[in-house]
Amino acid sequence: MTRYRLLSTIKSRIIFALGIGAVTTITIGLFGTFSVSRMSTDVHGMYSENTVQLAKLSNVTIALLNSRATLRRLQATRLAADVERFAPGIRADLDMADREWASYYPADVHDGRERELAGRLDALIAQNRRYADQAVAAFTASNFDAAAAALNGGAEVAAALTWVLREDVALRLQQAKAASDESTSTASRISAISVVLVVVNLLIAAAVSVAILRSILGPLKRAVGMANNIASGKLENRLTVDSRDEIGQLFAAMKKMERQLRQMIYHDPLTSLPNRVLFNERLKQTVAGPADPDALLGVMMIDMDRFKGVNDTMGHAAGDELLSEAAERLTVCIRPGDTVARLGGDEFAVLLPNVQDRRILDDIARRIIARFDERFALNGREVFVTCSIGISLYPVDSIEPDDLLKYADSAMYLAKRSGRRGFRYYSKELTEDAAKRLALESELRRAVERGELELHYQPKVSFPHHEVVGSEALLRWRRAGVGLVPPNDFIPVAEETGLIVDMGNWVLREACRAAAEWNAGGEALHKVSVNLSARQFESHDLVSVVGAILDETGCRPEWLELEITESLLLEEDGAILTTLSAFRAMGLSIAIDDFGTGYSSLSYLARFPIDTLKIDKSFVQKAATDRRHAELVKAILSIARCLGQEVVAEGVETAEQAVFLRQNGCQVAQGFLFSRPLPKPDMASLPRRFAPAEPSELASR
Ligand SMILES: Nc1nc2c(ncn2[C@@H]2O[C@@H]3COP(=O)(O)O[C@H]4[C@@H](O)[C@H](n5cnc6c(=O)[nH]c(N)nc65)O[C@@H]4COP(=O)(O)O[C@H]3[C@H]2O)c(=O)[nH]1
Repeated sequence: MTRYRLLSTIKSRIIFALGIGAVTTITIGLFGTFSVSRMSTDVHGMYSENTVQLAKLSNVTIALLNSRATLRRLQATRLAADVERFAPGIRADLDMADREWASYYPADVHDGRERELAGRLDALIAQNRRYADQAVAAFTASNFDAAAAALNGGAEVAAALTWVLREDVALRLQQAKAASDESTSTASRISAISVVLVVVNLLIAAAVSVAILRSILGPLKRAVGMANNIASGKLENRLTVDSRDEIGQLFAAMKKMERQLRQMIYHDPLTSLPNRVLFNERLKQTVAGPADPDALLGVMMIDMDRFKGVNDTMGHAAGDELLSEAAERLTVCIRPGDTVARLGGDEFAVLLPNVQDRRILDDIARRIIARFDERFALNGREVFVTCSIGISLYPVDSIEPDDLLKYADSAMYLAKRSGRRGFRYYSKELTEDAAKRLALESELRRAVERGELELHYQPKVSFPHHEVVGSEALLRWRRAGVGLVPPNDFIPVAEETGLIVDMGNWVLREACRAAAEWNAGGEALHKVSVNLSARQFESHDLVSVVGAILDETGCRPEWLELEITESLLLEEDGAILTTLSAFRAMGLSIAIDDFGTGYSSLSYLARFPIDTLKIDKSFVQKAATDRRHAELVKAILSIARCLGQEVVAEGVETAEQAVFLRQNGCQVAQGFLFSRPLPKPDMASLPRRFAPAEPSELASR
């Protein structure tokens, strides 16, 4: 721990290594300097001990020799003048010999041998001095015999002195050699220690370098491994780096990057829910994992009804808000351990493992639907968006994850087709249906090019004289090998796939051509009505497309009526109002189809530019026999009258129904009582006015 705190960065470790290098180098340097200085002190000592002492000894010797030589000269000349002249010199030599000896003697006595030689020399020098002093005194007194005797005594002392001096010099030389040998061996020791120190220094430097390299390279290798794993898409790495140094920081950053990448790859950025990739992985893991044999696994597909409308009309920001809110609502409906994912667009999925009872799934699905029933507040506006749910079960429907998803999707489409805002379970028949729908879809795509579409027209007659005032264009598909397919069998598929937009344009063009043809005579007006699908309103150029078709076919706007469904007006959406207002401004009339079957709010009748209400055939057909329905039809007629709208009764099959409608102020009727939808050529043979029909005539029409 301490090590990590002290050497927690690469920088500090390198500084530490350099510090160790510097300390060891300085140590070696100091050691060398100290050793050299010690050696120089030793050499200096040797010099002072031996050389200087020898010089003193030689000075003593020279002084003694000088004094003796001068004394001998005095003895040879025996002149008083010489005695007077040389006696001070002799004394001076002797004094100098004493001085030199005095400085020699105490300075350097090491051992017994030296002491012995020094003692002998000291005694001999003193003796010599005494003889020399006696001789000088004898010469001064001109007592030459006494002088000779003193000289002779001195000669013996000088001889002995010479021997002792030789011995002392030899001893000194021996000591000098020993000191020199000592210095040489010290130098060798220093050099050996220096070598050892250098080696130790190198070993320490190597050990520190290896430790530092290992502390860098190990984590660095793991960091590189981590980077490579991330680069190859492996985002569940167990590699770790504990250090807090620069590599540790790099590793921590890569871990963070890995987490963020995982978030990006496995989660939807808008809702933060798991995305399709993660959902599929979890589904596969759950299916592959140990399973409770009594438990089911549920897969739910959830699609928001009318999401596209919100997105297109209120903008993508509102669409995003809706999706985020939907994600939150879904999340609170599930159990802990379930997974909600956004698969894309408005498509959500829920993975529900360990379902002991199917009723649990029913409850969750109901809870989700109820949650979606609550209003969504987007940009300060209230929006109602329901949802449709499809459910598949493991292992009942399949044990394959892909199938489970596909089946839940099919069930979800079934829920949509069954009126939306509900849930459906997958069943085998759905797969067959789906296969049929797929075949239908691919054939339908080619139906327009192959010219397999036909328009039939069902006449509308006015009360009371049953004059033909217009017709409704109804699409048919003459499918190869099948025959005439009614629109209810293929229009839902065309709407789901978006094919309805091209088909609708084809219908508009054909209907406009027919209207232009039938109104060419200019006698009585024949208004052709065309059904428009909600999907056609989603394309933003609908108004210009209709305008272009009118121009192209020569159809005047007053010859065309556009039929829309009530549900389109429930969108509460400015774009629909704008489009309808544009149609109104062009001179087209707008009719509400299947009026009464939609939702209860009637306020749209005042808000939208509506010319005609088409009472749904279910009301019309029951009105003649059921009092309540009769009252409803009367109420609709009354509302339309108040709002200045025309009413067309659909599905009139009996004379009683026609009479009831006429008596209650309905202006126009349409139904098998007068005519079934007819191919265009047959329209030419229609009578201008239908005779009031008797019920018995119905079968023949
Ligand atoms: N039982 C009974 N039925 C009667 C009677 N009189 C008319 N009908 C049928 O009622 C439907 C009236 O059309 P719709 O309500 O607009 O309902 C239409 C309309 O919603 C849709 N549709 C038809 N053609 C087109 C089209 O070109 N575009 C779009 N978007 N939808 C179309 O398909 C629906 C069904 O069309 P069809 O099968 O042609 O069915 C027609 C017509 O044949 C009657 O007396 N008794």
